[in-house]
Amino acid sequence: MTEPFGARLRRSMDERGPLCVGIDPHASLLTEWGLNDDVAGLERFSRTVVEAMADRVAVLKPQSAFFERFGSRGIAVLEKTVQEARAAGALVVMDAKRGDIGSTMAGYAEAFLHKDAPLFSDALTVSPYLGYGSLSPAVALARESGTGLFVLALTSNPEGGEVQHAVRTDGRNVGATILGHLAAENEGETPLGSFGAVVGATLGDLSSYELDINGPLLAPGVGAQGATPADLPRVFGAAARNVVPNVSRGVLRQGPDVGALRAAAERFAVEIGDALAAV
Ligand SMILES: O=C(O)c1cc(=O)[nH]c(=O)n1[C@@H]1O[C@H](COP(=O)(O)O)[C@@H](O)[C@H]1O
Repeated sequence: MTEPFGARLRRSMDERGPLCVGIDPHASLLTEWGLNDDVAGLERFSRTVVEAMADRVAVLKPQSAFFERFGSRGIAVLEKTVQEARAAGALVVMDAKRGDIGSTMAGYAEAFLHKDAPLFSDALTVSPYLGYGSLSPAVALARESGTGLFVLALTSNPEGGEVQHAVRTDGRNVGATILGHLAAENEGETPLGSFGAVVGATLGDLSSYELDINGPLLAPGVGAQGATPADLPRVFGAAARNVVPNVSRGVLRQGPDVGALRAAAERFAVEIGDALAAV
């Protein structure tokens, strides 16, 4: 049986540090790198990030939208990117933020989490806003295939609060409810459950939330969105030991030179390590 995602992630974080670098081929970044905004540019960009990062960071997170933009040829590049990154030792979190009614969610889960799928990834970002229970086919397949999910709980963007901070009739807000579902999913798992939450590093003090879900916390927002590694202990408290901070543009803007990309990731990794040492 495949080792569960949570166990594989814990080991990789311990060996390589917790940094996740995003593969976000924005049109503007392709231009900054001197590439054309076309499939060849997309391929060169993604290859370069994989070459620079996959043998050293714990997690790479390709942002599907920037590949889908080019249709089937973009998806072909995404397939290769995922496969090459995994072959070089990184765990791949596919950032496709899928969410649908249960019967269709099963299809999305097959597309990314079935071991024979061309886009098979170690984990997938999903949206619980059709109801957490709508994700159950993805939870079931992830358990079977040793993969994981990152469920949007408290997102890094300022608009997220209108949904996620909404208070339910039981007095709990929506984001806290999602965290509660994930804690239940991960109960008893060692060393770490496979069902993570997305919690923005930009959100300030989250001490009113139960962030200890016995699963990973993907924390986007470091770098371009204004959060810094030094914010992590303040935002996450003791749960910071399970945080996987994501940096996309903050690293990618240093390309296309492989050495410069590595140096930028290393700077973030060192700052993150220093910030989390005290937790
Ligand atoms: O699920 C995500 O990864 C995600 C959730 C969230 O709340 N906020 C967020 O920024 N992200 C993603 O994380 C990446 C952040 O990129 P940068 O702002 O360039 O570092 C993008 O790919 C976003 O889509």
